[in-house]
Amino acid sequence: MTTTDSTDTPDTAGTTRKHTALPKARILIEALPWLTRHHGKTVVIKFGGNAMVDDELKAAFAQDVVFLHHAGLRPVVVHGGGPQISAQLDRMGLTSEFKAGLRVTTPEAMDVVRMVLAGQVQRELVGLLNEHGPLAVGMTGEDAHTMTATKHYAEIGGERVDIGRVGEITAIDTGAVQALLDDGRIPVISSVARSADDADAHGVFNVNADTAAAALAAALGAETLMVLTDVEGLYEDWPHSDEVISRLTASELEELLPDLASGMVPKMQGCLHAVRNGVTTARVIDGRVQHSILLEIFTDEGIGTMVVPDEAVSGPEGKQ
Ligand SMILES: Nc1ncnc2c1ncn2[C@@H]1O[C@H](COP(=O)(O)OP(=O)(O)O)[C@@H](O)[C@H]1O
Ligand SMILES: CC(=O)N[C@@H](CCC(=O)OP(=O)(O)O)C(=O)O
Repeated sequence: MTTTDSTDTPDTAGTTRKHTALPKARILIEALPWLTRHHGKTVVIKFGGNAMVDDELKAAFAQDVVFLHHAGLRPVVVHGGGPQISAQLDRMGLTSEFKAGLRVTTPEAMDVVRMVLAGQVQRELVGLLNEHGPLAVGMTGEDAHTMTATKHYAEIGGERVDIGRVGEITAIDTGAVQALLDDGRIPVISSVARSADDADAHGVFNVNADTAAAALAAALGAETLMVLTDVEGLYEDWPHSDEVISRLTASELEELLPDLASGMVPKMQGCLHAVRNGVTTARVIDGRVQHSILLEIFTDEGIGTMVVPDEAVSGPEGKQ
């Protein structure tokens, strides 16, 4: 007999199937307590411009966010796009200057920031998410007064420095985001805020995307703030060592903050703000690792750096 139907070779086929199926089943079972724990909870995911490395990663990001949605969580995406803004400014013959980690934003640069974030990066992410169904809705912080800001001055060497149209968030109205979540949608938000000043009624501000995501996570009462970037997490002695700090309390982070540099400053300040204002955990994870969001949320180990409130208690298997 030449047929290879498995009913003819029950032992061999059965054993092989058992061997390949068991690890997969274990992964699903490992996810069970985490699925239970996170069900119905809001998670704000910040996708940094430096983590948007290639099309495959961006597609995997979209799959992860849609997975969270179908697993019963309420994901909200806040995206960056620093490198994409710098590239566009460069193409237009304009320079990019950063002070204290923030872009010096002239009125001309502000137009480019808004165009790239809302018209390019956000559109691409919305498109990728909507390949999985009519889920994602893009908006900026200007929409429905979601984010209101006043002018932010950088503190450099004890001096107050004017860095143009950079905003400091003064108010968040979560109404539109909550309505979208209640309607089963995934909000995708660009970090541009409206001006609080009546005399500047049509004015907009450029807000660092880490800061915007943290402020929104706190205002939404999110369970988790997850910041995807281009490093494994917070390195203990950057740039001399790549030892990642896996867990920090808010007080421990507060002590570390004055020693931090560049892009990590708004990220870790944001994490601290989030956990001090009701968010259960803030995590910085490596966005260059495919499916890092799923690994962080649904497996026992977790990856990256996790910041917890001082009074935090551990979750299943010690992870939060
Ligand atoms: N202690 C630290 N640990 C890890 N990265 C650090 C640290 N201090 C500064 N950095 C820098 O911060 C960068 C991440 O911030 P940023 O470039 O703003 O990324 P994103 O676009 O994801 O917001 C890292 O690539 C690294 O160069
Ligand atoms: C004020 C300020 O610096 N705004 C940022 C906004 C984008 C951002 O934060 O993008 P990443 O998350 O990719 O860094 C900027 O203009 O680059």
